[in-house]
Amino acid sequence: MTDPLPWPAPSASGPVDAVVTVPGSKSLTNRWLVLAALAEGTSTLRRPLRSRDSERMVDALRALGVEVDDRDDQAWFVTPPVALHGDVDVDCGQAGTVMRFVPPVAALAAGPVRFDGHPTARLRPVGPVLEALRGLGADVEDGGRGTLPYTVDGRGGLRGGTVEIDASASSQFVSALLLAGARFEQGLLLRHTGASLPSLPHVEMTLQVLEQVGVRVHRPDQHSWRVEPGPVAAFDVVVEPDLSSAAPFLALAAVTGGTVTVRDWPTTTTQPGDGLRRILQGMGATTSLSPEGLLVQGAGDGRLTGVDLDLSAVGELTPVVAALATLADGPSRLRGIAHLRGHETDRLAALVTEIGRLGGRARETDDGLVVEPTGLSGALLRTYHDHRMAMFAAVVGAVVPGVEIEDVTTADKTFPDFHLAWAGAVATGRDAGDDRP
Ligand SMILES: O=C(O)C1=C[C@@H](OP(=O)(O)O)[C@@H](O)[C@H](O)C1
Ligand SMILES: C=C(OP(=O)(O)O)C(=O)O
Repeated sequence: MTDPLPWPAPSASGPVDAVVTVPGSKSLTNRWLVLAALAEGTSTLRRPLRSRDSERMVDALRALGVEVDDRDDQAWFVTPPVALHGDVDVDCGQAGTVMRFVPPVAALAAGPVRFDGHPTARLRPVGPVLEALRGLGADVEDGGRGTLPYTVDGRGGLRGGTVEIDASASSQFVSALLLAGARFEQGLLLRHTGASLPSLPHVEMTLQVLEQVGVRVHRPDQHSWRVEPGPVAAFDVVVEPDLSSAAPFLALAAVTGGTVTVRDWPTTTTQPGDGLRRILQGMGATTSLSPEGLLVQGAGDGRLTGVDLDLSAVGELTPVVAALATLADGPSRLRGIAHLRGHETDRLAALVTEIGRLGGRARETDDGLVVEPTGLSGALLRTYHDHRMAMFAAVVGAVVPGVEIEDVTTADKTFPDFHLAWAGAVATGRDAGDDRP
């Protein structure tokens, strides 16, 4: 198969004025799917995300015997089997949430569950989850690698109990065990022993969804969680829009000095994407939340101030924040994100390389990036099979003429047809009579 042609990033010749609807949250959709598979009875997910990551999760659960009726985009109905099936294969694709959240579920199935995924996914860390499952009584074979491929040899149930884990490489290790913990015979007492725990809002998200399905979780201290054994109640939920998928659109308002409204912004949420409001304000934009959604108004001429930010809680936003930093008129330091080296690609290395391709100045630090302002010019930007690198390139390309994006449809991991929605939003920033693509 030949590579698709690079996509000329649409450029805005003036301030945009767009109203955007973004798809459902990846993190919430995949958490709800896992909980529905463990629940008693049929659950309903309204406005779920249908994208590569959630399709991989649906396929994984179907392989385990879960019935997922996803014919209606507005409502999916999920019914667990009497007993989860083993002797099946699971393709994780590139989804961290599948490669980490499904093994604890597989430990409850009867028979081997074999996991593999995209070549890039084979580089991502999962070892601490697999080791923890062994400590809780599961039989797991990973050739000692701590990465895909691996097999969880389910015995129809798991003892559970107490286990320690170093989750400094990914908060998903903690979420994975907490999500299934109530279904372990003894429940779970989990303690994180690592020096840091990234993406804390995603752990809060896990605790919140568990509370909504009647699972009781206590926190003996900041880094310990006790999940009581018990049933998971079936549920009917509306999935929030994905606020991290909204990030490039809000950034578009900031870089063009225009306005963008993202519809249905939740008034309270555990999604880290909500943190972009504070970040954009720090860079000079204004934001306001109304019943219509979140509105971002960029400063005149799209001027952006450089920033010094600890992004450890909101690491997922880094590529979009790095795009803003690249376009800012002062230096920026992005800290607390060493774990991004284990995301879809090594995002710190990828961002430094791609900013360099634009003629920009960026360097890696131990735990992040330093970006300094300089003149930028168009270039063909690579995306490394990473949806958020495509979003980085799109934001820069909106104001730097001549940017082309390799494999822009890689954004489909979490945002189907991102490039079409993007082109529509950027087009609102064109002068009348401007016929550039
Ligand atoms: O639990 C989740 O849904 C996620 C947790 C975070 O993972 P890390 O803690 O590995 O960064 C985040 O970056 C990822 O996009 C989604
Ligand atoms: C790190 C990410 O994804 P995953 O859920 O695959 O870890 C991400 O979406 O930025």
